[in-house]
Amino acid sequence: MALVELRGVSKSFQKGDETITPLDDVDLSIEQGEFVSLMGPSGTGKSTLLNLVSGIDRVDSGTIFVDGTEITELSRSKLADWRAANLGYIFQTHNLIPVLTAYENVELPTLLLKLSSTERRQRVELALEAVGLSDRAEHYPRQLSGGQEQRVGIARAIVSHPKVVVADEPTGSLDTETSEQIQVLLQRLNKELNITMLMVTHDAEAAEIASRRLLLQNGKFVEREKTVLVPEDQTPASGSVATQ
Ligand SMILES: Nc1ncnc2c1ncn2[C@@H]1O[C@H](COP(=O)(O)OP(=O)(O)OP(=O)(O)O)[C@@H](O)[C@H]1O
Repeated sequence: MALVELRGVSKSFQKGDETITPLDDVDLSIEQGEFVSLMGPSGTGKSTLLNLVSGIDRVDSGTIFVDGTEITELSRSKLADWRAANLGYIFQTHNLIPVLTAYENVELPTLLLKLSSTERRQRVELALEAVGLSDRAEHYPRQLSGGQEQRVGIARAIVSHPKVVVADEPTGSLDTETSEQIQVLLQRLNKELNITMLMVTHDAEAAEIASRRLLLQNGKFVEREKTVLVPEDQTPASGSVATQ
């Protein structure tokens, strides 16, 4: 079984008299160590998918397994425990707590785990080191740049050593240069720490860093080929991109 498996998952919402079904009987498998990016028009159900995989929301029908655990079977309280130990979430805006330092923000999810104070400290230090912010541990969010804040958000997502990290538009509110730095960081965490990632993005360039690219279209997942820019002197008259 893959690390993340969705089988026949459907999810609808009621909006007045209208029923919206962003996900209609979808299947998806993500292997351990994969970095999957997901694009798709607005309102197609990308965030809904992340919320279901992370157990924040419930499926209407179908099953979701993460590392062999059928999370769609878990009670609300078991799901909260499972999430704390197995799932990291990176938000578009980092959602850091302003009155806590970078260290304390990263430490927060570990307070839900049974760890000794030494283990907890080691995990927080390692997570901050992994995102290159050891020297900013005692800074408050307002003392950090946007990119540094997002790095703290990423450290917080990986500090519990989750089975899978989901990211909802992690570069969505950053300038181009900072966005590129965050893309490089996510790619490095995936390759070097073997963290399995599922990232939703509207940014075609960010989507390219993934090892597998999906498009959510009309309620179904479509695999996308890698798009590579062709140097101008090799560009055929008909276009500037090619697939491999
Ligand atoms: N809690 C909710 N109650 C009612 N409708 C909802 C709820 N959550 C999502 N929806 C609807 O479900 C559809 C899919 O929403 P979702 O946020 O998953 O789309 P998305 O692909 O992530 O969009 P975007 O790219 O704009 O973030 C939308 O029509 C949205 O309005």
